[in-house]
Amino acid sequence: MTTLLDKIWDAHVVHCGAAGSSDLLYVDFHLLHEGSSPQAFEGLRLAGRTVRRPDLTLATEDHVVPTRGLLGQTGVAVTMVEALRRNCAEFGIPLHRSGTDGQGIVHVIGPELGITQPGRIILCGDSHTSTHGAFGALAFGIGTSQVEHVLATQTVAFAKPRAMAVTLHGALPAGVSAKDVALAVIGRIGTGGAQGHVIEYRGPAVEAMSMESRLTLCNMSIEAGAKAGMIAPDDVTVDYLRGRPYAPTGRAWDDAVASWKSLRSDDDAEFDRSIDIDVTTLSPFVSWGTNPSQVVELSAAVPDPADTPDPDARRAAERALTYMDLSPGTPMREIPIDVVFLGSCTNGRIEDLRAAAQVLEGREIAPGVRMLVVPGSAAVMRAAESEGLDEVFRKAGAEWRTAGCSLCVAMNDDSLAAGERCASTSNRNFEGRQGRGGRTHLVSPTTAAATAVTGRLTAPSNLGTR
Ligand SMILES: CC(C)[C@H](C(=O)O)[C@@H](O)C(=O)O
Ligand code: SF4
Repeated sequence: MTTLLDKIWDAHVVHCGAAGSSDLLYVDFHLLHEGSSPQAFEGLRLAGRTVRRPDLTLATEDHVVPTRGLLGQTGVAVTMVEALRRNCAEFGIPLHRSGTDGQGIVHVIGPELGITQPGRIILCGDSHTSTHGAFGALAFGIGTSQVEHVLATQTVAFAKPRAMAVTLHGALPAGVSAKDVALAVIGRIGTGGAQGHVIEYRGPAVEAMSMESRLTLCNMSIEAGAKAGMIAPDDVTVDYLRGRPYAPTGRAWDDAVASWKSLRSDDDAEFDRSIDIDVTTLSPFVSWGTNPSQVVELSAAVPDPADTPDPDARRAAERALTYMDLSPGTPMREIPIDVVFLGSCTNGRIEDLRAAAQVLEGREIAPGVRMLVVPGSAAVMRAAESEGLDEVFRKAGAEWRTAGCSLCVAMNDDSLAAGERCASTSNRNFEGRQGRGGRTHLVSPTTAAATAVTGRLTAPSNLGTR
């Protein structure tokens, strides 16, 4: 009768609040980055508190770090990174510094290190913490005052969200990825479609996905307004975790696997909301507007706001088209692109790089197009280099960078110039997200690669022979 959400929730309640109010939950792991933690540490210091469980806390440098060369000597980025370094040293928190082996985007290194495990509650002062739910963890983003609370107590006060099932039926057609599915789901339910809910993705298409694709899917849950996304653990999850640095070993591993296997919604579990999607008919998706629900299939044209019955949605669409400098009826495939970004916590893992490299192998990117390839972590970078993917990207004319959030968010050296148009594998296409006046089209890694080749929004199936 219970959902996966119920099971994880119930196992973590330290103090049960009154109906409708918050419960106090135990937190299994707390991740930090330089972008959202400085005030929290300041709060601790002012109150004379320490960090309750530094051993269940880990920090990394990702948002502001340069992806070309080392951190400079001055500037906002240096101030932020130095603050994190001081805070971690003072409070005894392990830190994965930029330029070291374990560094990377917080949502990429958590899984890689084996910190992200089924059944855990994992928090981070970052909205895309939903990513970690791919392992059957309950993982959500928290605000700065909650970061301080977790640091001090290893607990969080939170009102239980409702449960929503998104069931993906059928098998994904060739050339359609988890990113396309995520965009299709958000396009269907809207940016507020899952508000107040935790989405559980289930069904044959989810079971067939690799761990990396599941991470992409859960990553985007927040863009549909969900608190978190999750997927019940199975053999794919267990195989991924085996042997990772933070994964249990020996007897403890066997016990963990046995308990993970019980972590699934009961067959008769009741969800507050359910939607079903048949993925067999999906094709690559791309965003045309300034929020992640403003998407169409790449084979379609820019929609006409006049066709939108709801007046608010119509005005939003008109405004988006003005910002994006697009006219209704223009085929998406005719839209020219200046920049291509392959990376981020959505699509900066090795599987994403492999898929894009396969498209680029033996091809060159179009003259005038700038393509940045930014691995999600130092480990992804090393893996890609050992497979020769960096060479494929360089040969095609792309820039091969070091790990970080990079062009996903204009908080570092990488940004779009005003008016530049970018095909981006990241998760947000808000106004100014990639730089003031910059225009973002959200796409999958293979669409990004094919777009770099033609200089227009393109799926690999539209490319000629090499
Ligand atoms: C800077 C950070 C707090 C922010 C987030 O919460 O998600 C960022 O990662 C983002 O993707 O917009
Ligand atoms: S890669 Fe982008 S979405 Fe992910 S944590 Fe960094 S800024 Fe946020």
